[in-house]
Amino acid sequence: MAFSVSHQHKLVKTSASTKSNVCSQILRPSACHVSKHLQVSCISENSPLTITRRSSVSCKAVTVEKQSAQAQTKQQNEYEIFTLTTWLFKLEKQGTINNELAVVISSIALACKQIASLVNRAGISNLTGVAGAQNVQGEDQKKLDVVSNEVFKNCLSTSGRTGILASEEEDFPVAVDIADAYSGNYIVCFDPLDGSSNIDAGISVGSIWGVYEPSEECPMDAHDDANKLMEQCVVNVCQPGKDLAAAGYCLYSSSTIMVLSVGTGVFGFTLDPMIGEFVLTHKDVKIPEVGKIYSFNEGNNDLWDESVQEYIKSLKSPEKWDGKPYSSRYIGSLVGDFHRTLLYGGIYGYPGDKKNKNGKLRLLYECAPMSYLAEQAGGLGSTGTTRVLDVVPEAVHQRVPLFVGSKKEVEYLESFTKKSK
Ligand SMILES: O=P(O)(O)OC[C@H]1O[C@](O)(COP(=O)(O)O)[C@@H](O)[C@@H]1O
Repeated sequence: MAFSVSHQHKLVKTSASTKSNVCSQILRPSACHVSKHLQVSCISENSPLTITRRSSVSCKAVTVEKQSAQAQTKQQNEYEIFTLTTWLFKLEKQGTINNELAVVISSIALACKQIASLVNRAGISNLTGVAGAQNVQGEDQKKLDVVSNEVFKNCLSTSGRTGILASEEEDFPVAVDIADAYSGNYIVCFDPLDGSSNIDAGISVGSIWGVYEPSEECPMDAHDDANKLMEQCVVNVCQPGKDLAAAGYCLYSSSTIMVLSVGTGVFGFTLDPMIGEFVLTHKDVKIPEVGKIYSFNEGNNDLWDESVQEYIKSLKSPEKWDGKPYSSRYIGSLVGDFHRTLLYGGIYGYPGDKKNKNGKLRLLYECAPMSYLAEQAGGLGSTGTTRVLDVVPEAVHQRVPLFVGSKKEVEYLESFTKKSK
């Protein structure tokens, strides 16, 4: 017996060949064997057609209503996007973070969006070249170093959730007007524009940041005199990386990607220029345990400690690696080199050397945030002898050697550097 559905929703007898058509129109393709045991009922012209199972036939009964609901949800899903804001809200609802931290991270995202457009248009808006001043590290500040620093400070201080800001471009930590801060008092350490030596060549650069809770040992007291206040700021800023409440970076490259962690794994959000929102693109990133890519500025090789030279030499010996030595990749921008290492595996290193025993990179706003992310992704961050996150800073702009990346690669490096100590 065969069926067809007419506009009047009543069943009429038809030829065998249309049997399957009828089924597929009404029922899902996978349930395409229909038997005479189906019951078709419809209450009125406007009510949906319902086909119910008369007995144990293989096809699942579905209501047209359900279908349209499914279609609706599918359409909704298609347009539903998971943004950084949605992610923060979800974490807040779960109690993983509090509203204050969510607001601080949102204000950092706002700063990064602004810097992304400034970097993109640097050549057009005469923002390439030097600013004509040096920062506390004795580096010639790029115009975009100065502008990015202002952007970060503005976004963070106007968030109403920060108490102290420590920047690569500021000699001393900046106390946000704590008297009027009505909640939060988070401490943010940041490198507003890392790898800025690459700016004028249009090569990838980034911003790096770490957020700390206020130190219980040294509460900030707005009534103290300026010197006392500065002391309190420095003490509050100089916290070990293991106490980070959140850390991240934003890569300004072929796309703008914000990668961060609040202690529940590493997530990446790509800026969609069409809607100006960071959209979730990298969920719970895990750094590969091994990776045959090393990222060192080998130009300094002869200045390095012998143990590091031995280590680099071992990576290049084909015999040691079944005829396939490690590949060398070095952009000269920590954010770019770290981002590749996070996704592909391998190791990034900036060792100390005969000139600078502790290398070039700053603990608070470069090494600690990157090591925090590496550990959250299953990797490691080492000074060669110590876990970076255990190092207690003695000064705001303190430098430490950095070796960060895949767990097995950093352990292999340490097998050389720990031996020589
Ligand atoms: O040119 P070098 O000595 O290899 O140093 C490059 C490293 O220095 C940095 O540019 C330091 O950062 P800044 O640009 O913030 O000073 C890193 O991004 C990069 O990995």
